[in-house]
Amino acid sequence: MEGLISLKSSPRTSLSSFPSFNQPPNSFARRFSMDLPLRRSSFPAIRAQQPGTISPKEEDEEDALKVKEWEVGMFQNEVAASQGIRIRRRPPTSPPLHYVGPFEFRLQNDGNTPRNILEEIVWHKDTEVSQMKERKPLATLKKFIENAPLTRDFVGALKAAHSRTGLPGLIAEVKKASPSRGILREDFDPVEIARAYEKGGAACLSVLTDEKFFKGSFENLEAIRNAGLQCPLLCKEFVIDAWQIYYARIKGADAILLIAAVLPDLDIRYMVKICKMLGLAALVEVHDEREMDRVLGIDGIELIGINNRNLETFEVDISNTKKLLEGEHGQLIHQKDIIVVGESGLFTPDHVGYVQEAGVKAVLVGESIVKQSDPGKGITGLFGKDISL
Ligand SMILES: O=C(O)c1ccccc1NCC(=O)[C@H](O)[C@H](O)COP(=O)(O)O
Repeated sequence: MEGLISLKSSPRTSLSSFPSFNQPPNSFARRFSMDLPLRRSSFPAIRAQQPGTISPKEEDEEDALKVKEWEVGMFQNEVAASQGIRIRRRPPTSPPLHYVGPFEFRLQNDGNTPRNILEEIVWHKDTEVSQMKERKPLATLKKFIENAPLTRDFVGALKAAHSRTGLPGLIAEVKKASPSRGILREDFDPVEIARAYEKGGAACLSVLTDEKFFKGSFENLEAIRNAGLQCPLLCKEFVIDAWQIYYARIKGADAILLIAAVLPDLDIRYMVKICKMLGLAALVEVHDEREMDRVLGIDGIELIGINNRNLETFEVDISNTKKLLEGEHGQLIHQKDIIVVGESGLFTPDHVGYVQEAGVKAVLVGESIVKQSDPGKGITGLFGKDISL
């Protein structure tokens, strides 16, 4: 439990740190939870051979905490990997100086640089969120939430739009830039774009809040929320910590994105519950069959997004939506009355028709509409008809 204490002050103070301890022990967990004290005391020779590295008591304890923290981080990544999650969380530090764990393990986790863009985003988020949490601790956010206005029914708005038009309900994305496409729109006025989307028939809006990679912001979300629009708002973030859900709620979100490629099952379970508690809808995003399996095994999910974009490689293939809705997955989704959102790479009425045929009742679209001089007219172009009527 010593590790948990040290985690409280680390960038990793997220829900995800805690559930990991509740996972059934695997070989790694057993190895590390049982033999750490043994390992540290069983190599006195190594420690004694390095003059100047033998610390006084406090230094030794601090060192032990660092070792433990690093191991917990690695354990967390191992739990995630056992669920097929390739995205690693940022190691709190590189292996501590006196680390005497298995050489091959150290070697395997040596990489202190992210392996792909999604990992890079997640590692950056770790740092960003830990700084934001210091400025606004959870207890402060909870006080604000007591007085926050009620949320609006995100899922209800999508269902209503679908029944009204017979077409997938549109979540229109307020997106200035992306890692794959760069700047999408130079003259970017988030509130004007949001207004044009609502006028053009969008059921809901998605607002990117990540600054570094998407040039979005929570100020944009707040400004759109305060502009008097009706559309419920999705906070499009890379959530790695429950703190972000509370923050999004305060900034005006009605729904939030949870990405299965980043979050282990237990985190998704907890986070979905937190969303319910706060009156938010959770859009749980998957990209492959394994993620779909995992998410369908979690109770209480009302909304699943199938991303046609591989967030590690940027490859976009809209047949991914069809593939993931075939067979048992499709049946289970139907039984559970889950609304599926087709996400990314949708540019034409044919694309929308294709994913609708595959079974989606909603679509999430950014690039193709945000780039139009009138994004509202962009919606008409996307659907091949005016859906505002
Ligand atoms: O869009 C990206 O380049 C991207 C890169 C890394 C992680 C996420 C990314 N995009 C998030 C999305 O999935 C899209 O913003 C959303 O589905 C809309 O896609 P599109 O209509 O293709 O703009």
